Amino acid sequence: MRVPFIKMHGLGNDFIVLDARETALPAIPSNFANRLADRREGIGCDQLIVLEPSDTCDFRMRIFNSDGSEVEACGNASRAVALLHGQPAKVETGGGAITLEPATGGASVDMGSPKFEWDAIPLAYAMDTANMPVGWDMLDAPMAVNVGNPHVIFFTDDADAVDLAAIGPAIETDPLFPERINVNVASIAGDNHLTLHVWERGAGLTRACGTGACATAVAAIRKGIAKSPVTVTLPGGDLNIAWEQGGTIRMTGPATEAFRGTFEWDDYS
Ligand SMILES: N[C@@H](CCC[C@H](N)C(=O)O)C(=O)O
Repeated sequence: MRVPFIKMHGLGNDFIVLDARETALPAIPSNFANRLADRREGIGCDQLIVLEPSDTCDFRMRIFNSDGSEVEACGNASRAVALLHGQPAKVETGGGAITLEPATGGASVDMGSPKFEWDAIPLAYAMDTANMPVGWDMLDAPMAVNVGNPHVIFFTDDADAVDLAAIGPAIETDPLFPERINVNVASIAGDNHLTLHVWERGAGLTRACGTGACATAVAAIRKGIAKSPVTVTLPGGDLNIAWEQGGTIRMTGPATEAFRGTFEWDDYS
């Protein structure tokens, strides 16, 4: 069976999108996402996105990391899907309902409310998620925020100087994080402006992470080192994140369709 796909990206965080809203696909087999995501033997991507019908929202967005794991949220893919859909929509995700609003060259997305309770991150045991008494090498005293998916955030003097490829895997898989974790390293770039690098759970270093930008901006506002709206500069470019205490997070930024094609389902299942 030949299956159409759309290759998209948000600030260089790239996706294969399968649109099964009108024509159903077979169940997604295990290993399917990591085989498709392989940059030498597959199409290549950071995340596989599958759109399906929803009973509660306009449609459902499923997210698979390049290691094959199915996860709850993806900020950059939300903007890409908004561009693809072309009109406002409420979308069911594993992390809760989000609201898409396409804009010229990208989208604005209401990502829902952040969670700060230790067991909502989740962490393995109780602690203050605004000042965690833990550390790995030169990184310590992080914050943790769940924005649909779990994030730990380290503020450092120079985020560009941290070898996240070396330290990210150990933090991602530390037993403190029973569902693993996305690892964010940020520094202050100016007034309400952060520099951010992200080691993504299940995908490694990416050029941008939308939920990472949301979690880091929220953490910075909570810590009192930035005020909303916050500009977050990632290796792939800038996102604008707005959040007030008690409210939902609004993420605004670009999204791009790269190309379309088809692949043979059986070659990857
Ligand atoms: N790239 C995404 C996040 C994708 C999921 C993440 N790796 C996880 O496992 O939670 C984004 O733009 O938010």
